[in-house]
Amino acid sequence: MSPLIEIRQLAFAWPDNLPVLQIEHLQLERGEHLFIQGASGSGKSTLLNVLGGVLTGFTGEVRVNGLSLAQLSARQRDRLRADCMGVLFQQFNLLPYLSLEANVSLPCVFSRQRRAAAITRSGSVAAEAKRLLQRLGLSPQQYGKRPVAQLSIGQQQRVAAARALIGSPLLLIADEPTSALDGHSRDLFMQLLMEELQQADITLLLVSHDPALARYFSRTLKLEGNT
Ligand SMILES: Nc1ncnc2c1ncn2[C@@H]1O[C@H](COP(=O)(O)OP(=O)(O)OP(=O)(O)O)[C@@H](O)[C@H]1O
Repeated sequence: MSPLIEIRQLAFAWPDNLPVLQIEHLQLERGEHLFIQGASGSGKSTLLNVLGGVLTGFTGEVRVNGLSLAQLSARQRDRLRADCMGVLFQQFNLLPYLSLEANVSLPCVFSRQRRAAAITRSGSVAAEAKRLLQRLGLSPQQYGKRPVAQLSIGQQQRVAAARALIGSPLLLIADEPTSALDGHSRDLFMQLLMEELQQADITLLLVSHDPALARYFSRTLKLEGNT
């Protein structure tokens, strides 16, 4: 089986600039968790955007689940992202006019593969959305009728995490997912996230400035940028 992520001689530069990202070799197997650190501007978000298939124009080889990103069309990259990747960002991007459950279920609207995985796990997409919300500490009975805008930041973050995890994507890409949480909520959130990732064998790439998160990871990548 090919590694989930394989990078060789990767370099990315914005036009007329020095490379902001250079990685000679990086390999991650299915289920591995990588903590990505580095000063502001060192290329952390750039790396996530390259791996997410959002940013093209790099040199070198980047493979996700055996597929070479440079050889995929924009449409194929969109499909790979919808089927195989959950994303969790600092801004949660929840849709305020949808219920919690509908927000969590969204990836299953765009991916047949994730819809099938959710149904296999819980019998229906709605049941899997409820299971994940409950797992992350949100009871649909308690919060189900409340518009997402009325949830606390920590609660919104957990809805966003449930949405990223539904349909067991192969890869979770997380950019500063705990920056809005206090220390206690951060630790609770990380423990729940890690348990769910382990159960579904999901690979994690997580960027954060918070060194306290390092203890949840066995591997760390430190980016240096072009300094
Ligand atoms: N659209 C763009 N055009 C030109 N340069 C850019 C663009 N986006 C980012 N950069 C530059 O690329 C470099 C890397 O940016 P990136 O966002 O990857 O850093 P980062 O490590 O994620 O930073 P932070 O921790 O502050 O979020 C920075 O020097 C940034 O100014």
